[in-house]
Amino acid sequence: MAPDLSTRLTADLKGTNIYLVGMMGTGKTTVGKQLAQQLGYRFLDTDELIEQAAGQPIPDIFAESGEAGFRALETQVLSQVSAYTRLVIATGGGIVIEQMNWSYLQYGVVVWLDVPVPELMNRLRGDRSRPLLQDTDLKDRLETLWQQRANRYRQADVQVQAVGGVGAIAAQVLEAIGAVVKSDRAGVREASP
Ligand SMILES: Nc1ncnc2c1ncn2[C@@H]1O[C@H](COP(=O)(O)OP(=O)(O)O)[C@@H](O)[C@H]1O
Ligand SMILES: O=C(O)C1=C[C@@H](OP(=O)(O)O)[C@@H](O)[C@H](O)C1
Ligand SMILES: [Mg+2]
Repeated sequence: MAPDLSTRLTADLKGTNIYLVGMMGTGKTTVGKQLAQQLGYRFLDTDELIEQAAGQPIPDIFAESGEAGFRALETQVLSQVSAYTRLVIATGGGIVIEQMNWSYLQYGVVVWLDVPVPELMNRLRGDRSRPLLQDTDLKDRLETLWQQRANRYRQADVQVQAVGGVGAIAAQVLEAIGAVVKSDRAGVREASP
C-alpha cells in the first residue's frame, strides 16, 4: 500500500486495534510485525506475552499446566492488551475457541489470515514450538483443528488469503481493513441527520 494510503488508514482507524486470527502457521506473527510498521502501530504477540507472564516457554506451560492453564493465561493477556490502543496483535490460533475472548476481540478489527492446510503443512513440518502439533500426524491434527475452528474464524471482520509474499499479504490486509473502515464511515454518515 502506498505510504499516503497507509497514513490515511491510520487516521481513519483512530487508534482501533487490529487483531490477527487464524490457524497456526498462517503468518499472524510474521505479517503482524509488518502491518504494525506500516500503520505506525505497536506490535504485540499474545504468545510472547503469555511466555513472559508465565516465565516459561509455551511447551513448558502445556506440559506443566495443560492446555487449560495455557488458555486461562491467554484470556488474561488478551484482556490486558485490549485496554490499549494503536496495537497490531498477533493472537494464537486457538484464541477464537473461548467465547469470552470475543468480548475483547470485538473492540478491534478482527482479521482472519486464511491458508489451506497443505500450505500450513509445508510451513509447520518439523516445528517443535507448538505443543498441539507434536507426536501426532500433522495433516490429521491440522484438519481436526480446522474443523473445530473454521466457524469461529468466519466471525472475523475481514478474511485474507494469506498465501504468497509477506509484503503482498500485508498490503491485502491493509486494503481489506480500509474497506471495512470506509463502510463504517458510510454507516455513520447515513445515520447522521
Ligand atoms: N507468507 C508466507 N509464506 C511462506 N512462509 C510463511 C509466510 N508467512 C509465514 N511463514 C512461515 O510460516 C511459519 C509460521 O509463521 P508465523 O508467523 O509464526 O505464523 P503464526 O503466528 O500464524 O503461527 C514461519 O516459519 C514463517 O516464517
Ligand atoms: O492453535 C493453537 O491452539 C495454538 C497456536 C499457537 O500460536 P500460533 O497460532 O501463533 O502458532 C500457540 O498459541 C499455541 O501453541 C496454541
Ligand atoms: Mg504466532
